[in-house]
Amino acid sequence: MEINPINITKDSKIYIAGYRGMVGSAIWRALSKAGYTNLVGKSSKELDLRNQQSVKSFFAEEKPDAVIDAAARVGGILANRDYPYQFLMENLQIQNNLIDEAKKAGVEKFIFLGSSCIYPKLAPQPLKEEYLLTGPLEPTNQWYAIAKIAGIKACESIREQYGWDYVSLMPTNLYGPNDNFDLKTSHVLPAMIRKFHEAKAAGHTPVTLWGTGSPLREFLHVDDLARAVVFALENRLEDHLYNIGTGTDLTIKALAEMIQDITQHKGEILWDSDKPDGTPRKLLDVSKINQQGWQAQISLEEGILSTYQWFLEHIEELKEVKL
Ligand SMILES: NC(=O)C1=CN([C@@H]2O[C@H](COP(=O)(O)OP(=O)(O)OC[C@H]3O[C@@H](n4cnc5c(N)ncnc54)[C@H](OP(=O)(O)O)[C@@H]3O)[C@@H](O)[C@H]2O)C=CC1
Ligand SMILES: C[C@H]1O[C@H](OP(=O)(O)OP(=O)(O)OC[C@H]2O[C@@H](n3cnc4c(=O)[nH]c(N)nc43)[C@H](O)[C@@H]2O)[C@@H](O)[C@@H](O)C1=O
Repeated sequence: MEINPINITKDSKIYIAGYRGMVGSAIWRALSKAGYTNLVGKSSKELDLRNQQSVKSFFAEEKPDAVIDAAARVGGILANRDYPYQFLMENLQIQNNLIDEAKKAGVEKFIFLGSSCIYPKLAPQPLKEEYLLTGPLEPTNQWYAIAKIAGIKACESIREQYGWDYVSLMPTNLYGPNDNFDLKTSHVLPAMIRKFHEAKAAGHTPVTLWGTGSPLREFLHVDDLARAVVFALENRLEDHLYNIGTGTDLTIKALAEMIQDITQHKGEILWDSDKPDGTPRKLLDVSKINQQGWQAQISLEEGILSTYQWFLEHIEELKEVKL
């Protein structure tokens, strides 16, 4: 289907759903830096995206030229495992309201954010976009993954049927400023920064990490992802689905040693094998987006160093995700 050209200019009205989150705030920063002057954001208190009527009224009032969906119920492996209802239902409600009301309001440019967990648990590595729906999902985050897959298909249906530029970006594990450092609900990288930092401050006490340390994960700095979103906003990508990552991964154990070194913690690392490892590996094949013209730029070492610096500067006001 030929995709209609959408002319996005610097004064186009761009709605960033979830603009206060780690990803949404990075996208807001990147768009502001690129000279966009008409950005719209609403907190979840101002606009609960689970409420279809509120979302309908928002679109009737704001009439954005483009929507970037960075709003979701997000969390690490334990939060996903322990709150299946919230991770499935809230994410379905949020994205379905945004996608459906944007379509009804005639918004012809929509960027949906999924995640690398949409791919089958044991798919060949690195993961290509065409491996979607070719096998069973990882049990711990199947709820979130099913919601994300539904979002991908909703955007694809509008692209196919109406020729509108609805595109889905699948980022790998993200980290950076404004991340969630709450130890119960966070992802591994911010959890390690906080655990090693606090253990060092307590006299280099042992740090207990989850699982065996043997799974492999890929990590992309959120500012690199934000550049990919701006790229997708300003270009009409050929396809509806793109992996966004660095194309390299490391073991959780190697990540721990890297963060232990950066935080200068000198104590022991203990592994709690009662906690789940999750997917053994989910390395993304990023050749499709690379061919379109986007490439990750921030190295893991440099990204962790700057994120640790941000953590130290914001340690008092760290946000906690209440589920
Ligand atoms: N973090 C990661 O490793 C990865 C994240 N992603 C995706 O990126 C996107 C953002 O993730 P991230 O920034 O990490 O998450 P955060 O938790 O940092 O931000 C999520 C945002 O969603 C908003 N939100 C949640 N529920 C509602 C609601 N009911 N109504 C309105 N707004 C709501 C929150 O708004 P408020 O702050 O106002 O409450 C918050 O700003 C998600 O789609 C996620 O799936 C994809 C891959 C990896
Ligand atoms: C982005 C991605 O993120 C999630 O999937 P995940 O990558 O498995 O999540 P994670 O970052 O929490 O764990 C990665 C690995 O790290 C190990 N690990 C060690 N010690 C800690 C620790 O202290 N905290 C956490 N959270 N993990 C730890 C942990 O046991 C696991 O082996 C889902 O949201 C999924 O839906 C998704 O989209």
